[in-house]
Amino acid sequence: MIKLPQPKTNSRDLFTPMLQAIIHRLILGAVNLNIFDELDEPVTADEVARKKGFHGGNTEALLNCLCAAKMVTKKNRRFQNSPLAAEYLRCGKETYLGGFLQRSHQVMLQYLDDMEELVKNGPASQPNRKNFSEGEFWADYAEDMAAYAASGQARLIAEQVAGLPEFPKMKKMLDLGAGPGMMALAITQAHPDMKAVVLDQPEVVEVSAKIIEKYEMQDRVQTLGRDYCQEDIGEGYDLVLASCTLNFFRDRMHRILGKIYDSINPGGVFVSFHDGIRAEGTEPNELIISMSSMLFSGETYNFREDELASAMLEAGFRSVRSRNFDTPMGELELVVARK
Ligand SMILES: C[S@@+](CC[C@H](N)C(=O)[O-])C[C@H]1O[C@@H](n2cnc3c(N)ncnc32)[C@H](O)[C@@H]1O
Repeated sequence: MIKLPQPKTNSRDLFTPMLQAIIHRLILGAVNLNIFDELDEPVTADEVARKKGFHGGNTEALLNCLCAAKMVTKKNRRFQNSPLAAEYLRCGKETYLGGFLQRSHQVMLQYLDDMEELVKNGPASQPNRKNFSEGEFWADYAEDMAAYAASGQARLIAEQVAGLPEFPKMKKMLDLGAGPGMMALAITQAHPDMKAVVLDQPEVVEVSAKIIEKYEMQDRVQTLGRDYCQEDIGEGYDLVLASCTLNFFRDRMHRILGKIYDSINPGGVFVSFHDGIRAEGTEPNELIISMSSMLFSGETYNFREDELASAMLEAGFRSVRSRNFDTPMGELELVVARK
């Protein structure tokens, strides 16, 4: 008799990721079909299919799968959004993440179909690089970034900033590469009278201005349409915040940090939140996995551990502290530099 093998590890760990990939695809399909917009109240699959002009049997199949994935509930043949779907997948909600998921899918999975070729042969000699300085690209993205920030990120960042000992005495802040400006909004809302400048490219701040108006914060938050690599960024700030933006300009950090340093009042603070790769390129897990497609393409826009902190010290900041910080999409590095 030859004994059957006795595995020491659990093969379930190979199948769970496959199921997660399928769940992601089901959610994305339902977002693309605007299914969650039909499920505010309990409805049958037939009612959804009739209203949308879809195939009845397959609409029910999708809804059953979404129920198994805990995105919807089912009772007496009627389906309804789960609390998670009602909060984040219902179009029109401030926290609607459908658009953000669609874009993230596009960016994060874009080169994975060619992965084997890319590993064998390396990136294309002339990669089809996105120019991350393109104002139009970011302006188009701004509403989706605002929804992601509104779904938790802005509050998390504001809590970190409000915890700084200097916070109560701050009067004026700059949100550099602010996108929709949600971080500046959350931070000024956490302070009784701080004023904020939301700086981004001219096309982007057109969107930010509308968002600032929506939250009725025009008296304390103003926009500045500038290219921070080329143009003046203002002065007299007690706080400069850069969230997920400086990583696109690793090749010219010295100049940009010099400009930021000059714009800050003595005793002021510069805070950066960004992706920071560590552990020899293997951590943080979520970042490395979500960026894998970009890594194969040869496009990397991530700081290495302590890269920015060292550059800040070189730029003249007197003390620099960095730590890791958890967000819904994984860990970010938070660096606080004092002038
Ligand atoms: C990933 S988004 C981050 C937005 C926002 N800070 C956040 O955390 O949600 C990067 C932002 O940097 C802005 N940006 C990139 N290059 C810029 C430049 N040279 N001048 C001004 N803004 C720039 C982009 O327009 C975009 O809005």
